[in-house]
Amino acid sequence: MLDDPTPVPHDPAQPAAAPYRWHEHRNADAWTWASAVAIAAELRRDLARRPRARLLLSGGTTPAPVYRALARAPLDWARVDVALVDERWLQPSDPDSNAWLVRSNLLRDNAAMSRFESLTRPGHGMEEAVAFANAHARQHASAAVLGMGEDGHTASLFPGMAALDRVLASRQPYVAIDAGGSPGARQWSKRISLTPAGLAFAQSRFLLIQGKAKRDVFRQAMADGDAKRWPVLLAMQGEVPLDVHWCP
Ligand SMILES: O=C(O)[C@H](O)[C@@H](O)[C@H](O)[C@H](O)COP(=O)(O)O
Repeated sequence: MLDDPTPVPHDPAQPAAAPYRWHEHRNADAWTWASAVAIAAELRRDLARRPRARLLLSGGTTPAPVYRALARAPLDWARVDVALVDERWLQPSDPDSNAWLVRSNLLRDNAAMSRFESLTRPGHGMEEAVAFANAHARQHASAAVLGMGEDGHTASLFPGMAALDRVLASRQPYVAIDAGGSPGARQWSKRISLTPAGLAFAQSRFLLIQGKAKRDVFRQAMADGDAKRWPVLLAMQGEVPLDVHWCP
């Protein structure tokens, strides 16, 4: 089950001293288990030296199998806080919310013992929700798990989004997002997202992507280098290299 991932970095497009490590897996099963093992290793490392570990998770359609595999990892989950990288402006009871995805796929098996912080809750308006998130966010996070859209967005940071400059310059870990007009946000234009400042609290970062189209987008982003056009590049700012797990 949770054996060694031994990921093989072999992306010919990767420059020396790259701000990311490319882990290529032969199929979705290998990708799932290797990603889960790598994330569990970060949690285990923190649990050995800190009273609690903290895990930040994304939504989307891609990461569910990884969350289900991770939920089976033999960790002291009672000492793990699970929070979200971003959330659509939906209540946790909505099946389209990222909270729902995390509850259904991670908060089960061994990980049922963890403590979950949702970004939205009944009776809280957007400002209150963001303030609440920021009150909890200024602390070390063991790992942040990110996804990427084919438009190059990550978290809820969309290319061409109205207030992108303000969001990128924010010193707050979380901000309210209005992504109206960004097709990648689909019908959920109101969101809450981690900012680059918030991501800086994460000691490790994982980007979980599948398929040739996303690999090409990632390469295009790296070649272009404009983080406003390709917000996924924001995951590579600072000292921490981004671990990219990819499979066809
Ligand atoms: O709530 C969200 O929409 C996300 O957290 C978002 O950043 C997601 O990770 C990407 O959109 C990739 O989504 P897919 O895995 O569905 O391609």
